[in-house]
Amino acid sequence: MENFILYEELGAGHNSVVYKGRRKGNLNYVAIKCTDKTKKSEITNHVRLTQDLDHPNIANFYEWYETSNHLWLVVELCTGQKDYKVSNHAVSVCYHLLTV
Ligand SMILES: Nc1ncnc2c1ncn2[C@@H]1O[C@H](COP(=O)(O)OP(=O)(O)OP(=O)(O)O)[C@@H](O)[C@H]1O
Repeated sequence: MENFILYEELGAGHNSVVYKGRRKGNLNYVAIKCTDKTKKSEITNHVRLTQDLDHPNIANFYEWYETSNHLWLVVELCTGQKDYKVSNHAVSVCYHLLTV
């Protein structure tokens, strides 16, 4: 994660905090989701679902990192609350369909 600069917090979920961020040397902003490592299986499922998806309503997955206590997921920054909600809902629906 030393290659990234973290800016303000964008929001927090049940097990995570999401920051606006940027890779050093790159002008594009991303969203960086920091989750406790105990949630590794949920995060792994999220990555499996989204890493090959290319859909206008789903935030693109870029990469992920592991530090001693946390997992860091780098994804497309959604510019409005509405965009994020649509994206997150779409992933939840996919997850539900694949796990029933
Ligand atoms: N890609 C993104 N772009 C912009 N804002 C985001 C992005 N991802 C998350 N956020 C912001 O961070 C907040 C928390 O996101 P998170 O995905 O952790 O929420 P959650 O799905 O409700 O929580 P959890 O997955 O822990 O149950 C969101 O409500 C949103 O405001």
